[in-house]
Amino acid sequence: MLSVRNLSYSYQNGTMISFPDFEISKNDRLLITGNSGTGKTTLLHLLSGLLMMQKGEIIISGSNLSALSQQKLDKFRGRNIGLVFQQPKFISSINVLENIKVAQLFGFGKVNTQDATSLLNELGIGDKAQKSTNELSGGERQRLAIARALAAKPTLVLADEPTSSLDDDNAEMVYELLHQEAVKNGATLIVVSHDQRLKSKFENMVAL
Ligand SMILES: Nc1ncnc2c1ncn2[C@@H]1O[C@H](COP(=O)(O)OP(=O)(O)OP(=O)(O)O)[C@@H](O)[C@H]1O
Repeated sequence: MLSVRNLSYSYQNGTMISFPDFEISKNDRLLITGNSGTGKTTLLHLLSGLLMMQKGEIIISGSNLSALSQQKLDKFRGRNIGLVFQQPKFISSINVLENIKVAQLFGFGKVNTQDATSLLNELGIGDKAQKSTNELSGGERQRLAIARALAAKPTLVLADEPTSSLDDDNAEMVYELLHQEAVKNGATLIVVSHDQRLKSKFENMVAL
């Protein structure tokens, strides 16, 4: 479903990072670990097309990312990839439910209120649907980030440090939700994290 070969990336200041080769099959889960500064976030941005790759090969569901223009990459990401960030940013001028609808619109060009509501319910924040995103706790924001990442039914979910800022109980719950929802939606899951608590949860690991 995803394979990475001979990948490296150079920032303009000359910092160059080389990544190990790896692959992941459909519906599998992979943890990418590494100390601070080893390139975890850079790799995630390359996999999601937020950074244009310069060298090597990234193939996702048969598409070679290096062959796509920035515009095509944006479209590809919207259709295929759900992103969960450590400190997710939402549109605070619209409510929780509308944030999910915006993600649906970006992903597949239309809104489905029933699906959006079900997703919030599954993630245990259905009662927050009409609230402003500013009124959510840290754990609730992470759950909304997962709901938003899944809103357009992506084939690949990429999560950047989704649990690092959470206490043990919330970290466990957020991870379980991420896993459960990925399985339920038939999505492949890649988590990038230095959070030691996650290591025992994954069979497949890549160390940077
Ligand atoms: N915009 C940038 N310009 C130049 N160098 C950068 C830039 N972003 C990151 N780097 C460098 O690239 C390397 C990898 O950074 P990256 O953020 O990918 O690491 P990380 O493993 O995610 O770190 P952390 O766990 O601390 O978030 C580091 O040496 C960093 O200083």
